[in-house]
Parts: sequence; structure tokens; C-alpha cells
Amino acid sequence: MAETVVAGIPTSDFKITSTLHHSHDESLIKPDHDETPTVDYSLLYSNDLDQRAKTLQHLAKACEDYGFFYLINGVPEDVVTGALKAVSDFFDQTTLDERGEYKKKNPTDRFSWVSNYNTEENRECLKVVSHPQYHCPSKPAHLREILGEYLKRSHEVELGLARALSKILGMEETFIEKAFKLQAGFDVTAMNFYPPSSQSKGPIGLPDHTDPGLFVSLIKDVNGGLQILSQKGEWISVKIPPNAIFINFGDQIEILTNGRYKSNVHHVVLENNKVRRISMATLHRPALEAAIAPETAFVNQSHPPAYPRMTYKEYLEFNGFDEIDVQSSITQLRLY
Ligand SMILES: O=C(O)CCC(=O)C(=O)O
Ligand SMILES: [Fe+2]
Repeated sequence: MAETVVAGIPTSDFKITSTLHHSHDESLIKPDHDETPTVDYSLLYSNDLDQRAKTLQHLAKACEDYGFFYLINGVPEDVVTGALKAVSDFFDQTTLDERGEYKKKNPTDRFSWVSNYNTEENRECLKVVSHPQYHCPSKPAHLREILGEYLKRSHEVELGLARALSKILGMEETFIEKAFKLQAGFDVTAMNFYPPSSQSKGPIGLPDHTDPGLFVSLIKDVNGGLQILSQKGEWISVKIPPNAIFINFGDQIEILTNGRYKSNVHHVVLENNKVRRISMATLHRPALEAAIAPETAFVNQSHPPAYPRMTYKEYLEFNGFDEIDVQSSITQLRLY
């Protein structure tokens, strides 16, 4: 059988690490430990140039040392709360049969609903393509408009952050926007519903994974269960403040920066959750045809290109060729 070739490179040349599952050694998990930095989005565009420069510096440190942070003053709190309430209504006001209508039939469907209650994963999840065209279930009736408002605001923040990131990387302001062709960025929004631990079929809400794309912006109704592996190798319990969005880098920014910014492994555990939990993760992703490779500015003798050049579409093919449901695995793309 002919060997699979992605971006001109036989896939056997990719370093296939066996798994993304990291040690869940108790000593590495600090349930109440949260050192996630906070970045004030509004100050990135402050009229006070000194304040702006300081905030950019703070962002640069958060990106290098963590690759994830809480973003405040990006999307107004009432828009976030409204969107989460509407998503909660989707899970409350539609029946399982109605939600089942959104079960994926083709890889190119613009909706994908799954209900996974087993020992490996315990959640229901509705994923929709949210950019460049926004798709939304028709029930409940208010969902489309309320969610649409949140997505519009979060897309503006995505572009604003992409510009700030380009600057702190020492590049021209539109560097990321152009590299990822963000005008046609193929975003997917995942709406997650986790049961309380008393009703789950196991302790895991969502197993270890990285997210595809530039970054994910995550909001939730209640905190509990999201843990992220820090660059120091410790699991941090994410507790998103009420007025914040959680930003976590994805695979393509790791590729573009040749590993300077990391796509961080995370998971959701349900062990102590007394109540059900809703979260919404918007995956800000490149356009399908954007070809992404380590940028020459981040490549030198001691840091040769660590990932192959591939279009976002080829990356999806490598991951099983589903445009919406990506089982992301950045470790499998590392060349060394
Ligand atoms: O529910 C969460 O807190 C995390 C969700 C997540 O990681 C995802 O949808 O990719
Ligand atoms: Fe995720």
C-alpha cells in the first residue's frame, strides 16, 4: 500500500509519539493551584502609550512562560453571560432526539453533535462552524442572535489579539492575520455540557488534548474540572474569573513560531463537580488553504524547523479528515 504523504513528506517521517496522555501522577496535580496570568485587552489599545507598551510586555511574558491567560475587558460580561445562558437553554429546551438531528453525517457538515457518556469521556458537545459563515441550530429560537453577538465580539478580539501577538513576536502587525488568512479563518465553536459527577460514567469529562488553530477562547457558566499542563510540567486548575475569557494557544501558532509559543495539553475532570457545567470553546483557526510552516524569523541553527509546512486542510487530513471534529495531536507533527 502506498505510504501517506502530507505536505510532500511521508507520514512515517513524522515523529509519532505514542500518546498525548501525560502522567496523572497525583503529585503533579495541584487541584487548587492557579497561577494563570491575567491580561487586560483594553490596555493593549490604550491611548496611554506607556500603558500600552507595559501591557504588551506583560502579554509577551504570559505567552512565553504559559501560552494561556485570562483576558479581561475583551468581550463585555453581559454578552458572555447571555451566550452561556442561551447555550444552557439549548441543552435544556431541546430533547435528546432533537439534538440528535445534529449528529454528523458527512465530514463537511456544518454541525456536529455527539453524546459521549463512558469511562473515557463524559459530555455532550455541539460543534458549529462559526466563521467565515456562522451556522446555528434553529432551536431554541433565541440562540442564533445571542450566540451571534458573542461570536462577533470574540472575532473582533481575535483580530485585536492577533495584531498584538504579531507585534510582540517582533513582526509586522498583520503578520498572523496574513499567515493564517484570518479573513477566511475557519472557526469552530464547541458547546460542551458536562453532567454533575454523580451522573457521569467516569471521572473524565474530556481527555487530554491540544486544540487546533491560533488559540481557543473559552467561557463557562461554573468553574470546575478544567486543568492545563503548564510548561513547568504541573497541572494547573483553571478558574476563569467571572469577567474573563480563557485564552489558550493552539497547534498552528506553535507551528508558525517554531515552538516558541506552545499549544498546551488540557483536560476536564468531573470528580468533584456537584452541578452540571456548560462551557463554550471557540477555536480560532486558519483558513483551509492557508499553508503554515515555521516562519524563518524563528528558525536558526539551534532551532531548525520543527514541523512540516502544511495547509490547514492537510493538517485536518492528517488528523482524520474531519473539518469540525479534530482530535488534535501536535506531538505527532513534531519532526524532532
Ligand atoms: O470545557 C472545558 O473547560 C474545556 C473544553 C475544551 O477543552 C474543548 O472544547 O476543546
Ligand atoms: Fe480544548
